Amino acid sequence: MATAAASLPSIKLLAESADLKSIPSHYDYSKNANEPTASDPDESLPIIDFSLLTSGTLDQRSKVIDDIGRACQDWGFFMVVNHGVPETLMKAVIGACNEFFDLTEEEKREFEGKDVLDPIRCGTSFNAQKEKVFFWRDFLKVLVHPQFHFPSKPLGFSELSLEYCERTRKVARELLRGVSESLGLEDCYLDKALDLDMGLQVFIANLYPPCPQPELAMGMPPHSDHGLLTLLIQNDVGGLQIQHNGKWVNVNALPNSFLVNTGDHLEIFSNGKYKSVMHRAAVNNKVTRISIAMANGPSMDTIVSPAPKLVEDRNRLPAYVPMKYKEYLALQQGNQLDGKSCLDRLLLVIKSTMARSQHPSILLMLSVVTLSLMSSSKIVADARHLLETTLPEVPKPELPELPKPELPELPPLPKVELPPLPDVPSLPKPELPHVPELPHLPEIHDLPKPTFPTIPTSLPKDIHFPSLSPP
Ligand SMILES: O=C(O)CCC(=O)C(=O)O
Ligand SMILES: [Fe+2]
Repeated sequence: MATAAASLPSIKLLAESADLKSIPSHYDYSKNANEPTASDPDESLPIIDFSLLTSGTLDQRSKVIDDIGRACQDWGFFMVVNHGVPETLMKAVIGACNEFFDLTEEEKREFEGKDVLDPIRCGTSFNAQKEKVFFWRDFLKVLVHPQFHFPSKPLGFSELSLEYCERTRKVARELLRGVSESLGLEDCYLDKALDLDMGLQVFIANLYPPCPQPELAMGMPPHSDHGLLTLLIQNDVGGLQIQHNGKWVNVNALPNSFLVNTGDHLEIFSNGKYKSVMHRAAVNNKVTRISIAMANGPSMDTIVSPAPKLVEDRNRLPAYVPMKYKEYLALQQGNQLDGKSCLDRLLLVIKSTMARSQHPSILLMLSVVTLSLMSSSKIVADARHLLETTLPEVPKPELPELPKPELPELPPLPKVELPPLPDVPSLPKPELPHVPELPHLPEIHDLPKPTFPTIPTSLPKDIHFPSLSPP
C-alpha cells in the first residue's frame, strides 16, 4: 500500500478530474465495512445556551450544567448556541480553509509533514500509509496551542485562524468547567488535573468534494476523537453523523452553532461516565463540504487517568490504564482510524479480567496491576497491602495470550467488596538488654604533702649590727 499511498493525489484533484463517473475501487469503503445508513434522530439533539453558563443567574447556570452532564452521558454530543464567537469570523475561517485547499498540489506539499506529531500536516484520507481503503477527504491538521503554528499560505489565513483558535479555546474551557461541575467536582478540578493552561489544541480542516458514488465512499470512518471536547463548524452542508443508542443519526446543525462532541480523554477522566461518542462523516454528490474541528485536550505531558476524586471518594475501581496524552495521540494518529480501538487498549485489563475470571481474587489482582500503573500511590499502597495480607496463597495467574479481541460489550463493573483488613497482632514486649553496673570510681588518694622551702634558722654571720651602746 505504501506505493499507492505515496502517489495518492488529493481527493480534490481526483474529484475535479473530468468525467469521473465512479470511484476508484480503493475508495470503495462498502467492500470493507458494511456500515448501516443513518437516519434523522427521533428526539431533538441537546442544545446548550452558552450565555446562561457565563452570565445567567445561579439557577440558570446550574440548570445548564445539569443539561451538559445529561448531554455528555446520554449522547456524547450537544450543540452550543449563543457562544459569542462572531459568525463573520467563523465564515471567514471556513473561506480561508477553502483557499488553502485551492493551493496547487506543489504549494500544499510544503505543509505535508512527515511525522504524525509534526505541528503542520496536510494530506488526504486519514493515514494513507496504513490504509487499504482511502477516505474521500483532504485535510489540514495544525497544532495551535500551547504554541501556535500555522501554514504561511494563503495570505492572512494564519492571523484569522489565530483569532478563531483563541475564541474557541475560551468557549471550550468554559464548557469544561461546566463538565467538571456536572461530574460533582469543583469547576476548576478538571482544568487543574489536566493542566489546561498548557492544553493541546488542534485545528483540523476537512474538505469533502462531491463524490460520484457517495453511498460507497466514506469521508471519515466511524471514530472517536482523542481529546476532551471537539468543537466543529461546517459550511452549511451536513454530513456529520453520530452513533446514538446503537443507531447512526444525522446531525442537522442549528445555524451559527458549535457541534460539540466528547472525546476519549473525557471518557478516561470521567472513568467511563461520559463515553466518547462515535461519529463519521458522510459525503454527497452535489456540493463540497468543509468542516473545521477544533480538538481541545489535556497538556501533552499529562498522564491521564480516571479522576482520583471520582475513584477514591466513590469507592470505584479505575476502568482505564493511565497513559501520557502525547503517547495516546501518537498511537491514534499513527494507525488506521478504527472506531474506538485505541481507547479499548486502555480498557483491556479489566475487560479480559471480566471475560475470563471466575475468581474475584484474580479480578482483585489484575486490578492491582492496573492500579500500580496509576498515579495515586495511596490506592496502590492500599491495594498491594490488601493483596499481600489477605491473599498470600493466590498464585500469580498465568494469563493466556490475548487474541485480537472479539470482546463482548463491557457489562457494568461489579462493585468489588474488599474484605476487611486483618487485625494487626500486638507486638510482643521487647526484652531490654541488661545494662551493666557502673564501675566504682577509683579512690582519691591523699594529696602529696607539699614541700615547703626551708626557712633558714640562723642569720648569716657577716651581718653587721650597729652598736646599741650610747655614744
Ligand atoms: O467533518 C466532520 O463532520 C467530522 C470531522 C471529524 O470527525 C474530525 O475531524 O475528527
Ligand atoms: Fe472526529
